[in-house]
Amino acid sequence: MTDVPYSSSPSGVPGAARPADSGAAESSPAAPGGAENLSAAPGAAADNRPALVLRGLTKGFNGKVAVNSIDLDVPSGSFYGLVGPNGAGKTTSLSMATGLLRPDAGSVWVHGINVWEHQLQAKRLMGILPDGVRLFDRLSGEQLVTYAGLLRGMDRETVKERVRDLLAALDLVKDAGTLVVDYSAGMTKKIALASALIHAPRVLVLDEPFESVDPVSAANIRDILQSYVSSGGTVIVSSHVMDLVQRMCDHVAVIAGGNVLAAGTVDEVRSGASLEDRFVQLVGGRHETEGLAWLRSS
Ligand SMILES: Nc1ncnc2c1ncn2[C@@H]1O[C@H](COP(=O)(O)OP(=O)(O)OP(=O)(O)O)[C@@H](O)[C@H]1O
Repeated sequence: MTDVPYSSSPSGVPGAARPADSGAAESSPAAPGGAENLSAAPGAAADNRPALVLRGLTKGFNGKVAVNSIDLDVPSGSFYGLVGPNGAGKTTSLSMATGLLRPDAGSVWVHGINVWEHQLQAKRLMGILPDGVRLFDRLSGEQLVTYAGLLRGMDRETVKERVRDLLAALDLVKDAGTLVVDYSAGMTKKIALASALIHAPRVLVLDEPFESVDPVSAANIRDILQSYVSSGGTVIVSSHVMDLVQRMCDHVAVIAGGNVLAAGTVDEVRSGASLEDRFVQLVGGRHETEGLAWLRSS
């Protein structure tokens, strides 16, 4: 149940200009059946389309429901946080929303394009940092990001320039020639992020982008994402760090047990409390620790 009334109006959200070279799919005619599909998308008014719309998204594993018919509207130009306890269904939801995991039921639209009916067009609009997906780790960091750009159909010269810029922005220049298999967890996260950014997508979906990343790199990544959002891009991040989400995001959804418990602007959801306190209140699960008396040294 969503306990904060949520409007898909992007009020208070940074402007509508978009990152430089993205959006080809939206300006070109939709794939066969696409026009019909676009007009059917919830909130699909031409200039006011949410960046991402989930309706009735459902997934079960081995007879157990992981995501229970969730609805979500991510306004265009928003910095949207997705928070929830371990096993809440965040990764499963984001995987379905980005075309990586087929839903049992429900639909997803990215800027009005049905992700599962028009995968190529939809994926052109998205940059994805998935959780735990294997990279081509026998490539060097530089080769991996270059490959991601070429795979997106970009010309070699642009790819070269952007790879250089991204490696510098993410402090990976000196490790550019190192094989990804030899990267640390944080370096792997950063090179995967660079691969997600290279084609300047309209929507970035990042599963735990700050996990294992050192504080300086995390601050650099935050700057990159903030400036991306202020130029009109949309970022969706999942995170367990409430303080970070409260400072960085303008919208947030709390999910637990595969359900959306609250969604809206960060101020609406936290309703005067800190996001962390509100999260604990919504999700519950705090325990007394008497049972671990043996762990105390005295
Ligand atoms: N491939 C899978 N096979 C079986 N069960 C799965 C699979 N993927 C996820 N699940 C189950 O679905 C539920 C939701 O998992 P999910 O990874 O989406 O949670 P999460 O919110 O991302 O958790 P965390 O914060 O720990 O990363 C969990 O109960 C998990 O055990």
